[in-house]
Amino acid sequence: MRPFVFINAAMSLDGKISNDRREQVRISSPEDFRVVDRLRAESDAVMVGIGTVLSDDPKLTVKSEELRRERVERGLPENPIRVVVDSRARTPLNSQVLNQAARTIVAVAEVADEEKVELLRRRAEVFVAGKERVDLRALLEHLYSIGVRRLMVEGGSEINYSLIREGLVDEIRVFYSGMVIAGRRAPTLVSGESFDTPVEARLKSVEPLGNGVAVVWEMRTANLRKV
Ligand SMILES: NC(=O)C1=CN([C@@H]2O[C@H](COP(=O)(O)OP(=O)(O)OC[C@H]3O[C@@H](n4cnc5c(N)ncnc54)[C@H](O)[C@@H]3O)[C@@H](O)[C@H]2O)C=CC1
Ligand SMILES: Nc1nc(O)c(N)c(N[C@@H]2O[C@H](COP(=O)(O)O)[C@@H](O)[C@H]2O)n1
Repeated sequence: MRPFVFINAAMSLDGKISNDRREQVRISSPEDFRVVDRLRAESDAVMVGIGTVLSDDPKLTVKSEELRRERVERGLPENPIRVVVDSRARTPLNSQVLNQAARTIVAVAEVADEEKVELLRRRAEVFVAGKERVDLRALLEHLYSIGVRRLMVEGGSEINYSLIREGLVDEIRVFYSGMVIAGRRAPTLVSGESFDTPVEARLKSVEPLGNGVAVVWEMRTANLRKV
């Protein structure tokens, strides 16, 4: 079994989630950031790819004190578990995801350097799955086995691609922001190679929000929850 998996992302009106230097761009409106914070608070775990850690050095914590308090009142830790998909154990040891604010799992593949893995083990839990690349199905099964029922994926474009390709995404929530980023090499929501047949999604909701619009899509693979 695996958790309910949803991707959340903010995209410019020209379809970019970052610029061509892959820098962290503030695309969400303040209104959207508040929704994103609530979505984190309602999730058991938040997952990103190593590309996002290297570009953004995110904290992946709940920002609102009130939401953190509500989690504690429900018997949960203040922050959801942080999960980094990092085949070669490239997570820098001074990354903010390795701080003490939340439980962190770094998922690596068998190719990862053993010494670096040992250093990561001193700061986080390490889960090994897959030879060259992290086996995402195995990772999701592991997360389910430790109690994760709702997993929020916060990018980036490569991890989004792999999850969709494997049919492991139930919903995608995108905030389309009133801005143009441009850039031939700027990442879009999903990278990788084009699918032979496009993966279809069903429109679930549309909501104007600040300077943009939030859209929730239900993926056609949503009924394939068992792995
Ligand atoms: N606007 C938004 O909502 C968001 C934007 N971003 C942006 O996205 C960019 C980072 O995205 P990417 O470079 O695509 O990196 P990514 O965060 O998707 O990480 C990809 C890396 O994960 C590793 N990996 C391990 N196993 C894998 C597997 N099975 N499938 C795929 N990858 C696997 C690989 O090393 C791969 O290079 C940054 O510019 C960041 O700012 C990231 C998150 C949200
Ligand atoms: N929802 C959303 N809107 C944006 O404009 C963004 N740039 C992102 N980026 C994601 O949020 C992470 C940062 O988290 P912290 O504030 O450090 O907790 C970043 O790494 C992306 O995953 N998201």
